[in-house]
Amino acid sequence: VGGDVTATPESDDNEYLCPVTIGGQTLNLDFDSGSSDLWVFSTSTPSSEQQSHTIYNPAKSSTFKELNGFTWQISYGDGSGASGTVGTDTVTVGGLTVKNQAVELATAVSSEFVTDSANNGLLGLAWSNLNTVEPTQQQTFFANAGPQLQQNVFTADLRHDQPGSYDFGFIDTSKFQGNLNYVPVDNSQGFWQFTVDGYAVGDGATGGNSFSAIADTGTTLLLLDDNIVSDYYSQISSAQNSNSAGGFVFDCTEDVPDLTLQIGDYAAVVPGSLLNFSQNGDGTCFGGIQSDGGQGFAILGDVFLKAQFTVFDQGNVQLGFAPK
Ligand SMILES: Cc1ccc(-c2noc([C@H]3C[C@@H](O)CN3)n2)cc1F
Repeated sequence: VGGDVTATPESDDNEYLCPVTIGGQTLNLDFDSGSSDLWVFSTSTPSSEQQSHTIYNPAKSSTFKELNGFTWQISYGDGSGASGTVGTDTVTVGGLTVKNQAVELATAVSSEFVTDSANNGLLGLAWSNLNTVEPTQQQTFFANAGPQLQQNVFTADLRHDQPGSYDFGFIDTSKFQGNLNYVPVDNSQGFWQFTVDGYAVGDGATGGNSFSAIADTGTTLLLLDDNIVSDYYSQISSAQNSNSAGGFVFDCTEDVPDLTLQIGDYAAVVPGSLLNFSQNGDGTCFGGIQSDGGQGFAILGDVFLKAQFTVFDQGNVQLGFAPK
């Protein structure tokens, strides 16, 4: 048994939304391999915050069950967050069904979610030890689905300005080139965390120290240590760190170099075309590489994942990468 679901990019590839059916009601959710709560806009969300969102109404689901007294509260890397109550329902993603899945109903959401009208909640795909439900932590959709999957994996094939896909339970070899390159994962912090052994800018030599990184489908950009960020942008003559733009920008006419991340024997190339992320409207462009804010590990978000077919292997606690 498996599932294949389309991942549709919002404008500027800011996030990728996938249809999820909960108790017979379909909402578009943001699949996030950097968190472990499945939460939705619902009839419990204040009407002033519901705005033009699609909401889940548990009263209309014959399979919804309240988990009385259970609560959740989550905050995301950008400072946004949400909180609420909990129940269970039947959840289907791309034909793969999990019964009695914890579904978290938002009773409060931060302004970033209120204004992001296409996003009706998140489906967490990190490890269940990151789930925020109290008093009893809940399992993710992927953890619950694991036993019924032919292969205990999900894969991400995210694309620039076009629909991609997530597959659950199988590896579609038509979606990548060559062989998969696997790296061990340290899931002790709940992330898909692994070691990057070095980096190269453009066609320069591979160097630098090894560093920890997480594969995070819910982060838009490629967030790296400040030293690597400075080294990269030293190769773009007009690059500057702009407070008003919120990060490194450069003239849109510039030739933007590739970045290669050495992961074991695998050289993961992120093409310059993906590293010229968006236009600021004044002739400058915003870089796809930005600072990780000094948090001690790199966040390989969608800018990286658009360049690699990625296997999130729950059974063997490893990640697999291949070029597309
Ligand atoms: C409005 C909004 C804000 C944040 C996020 C968001 N989703 O995943 C993540 C990253 C950061 C880390 O927290 C886990 N993965 N951030 C999504 C939103 F739609």
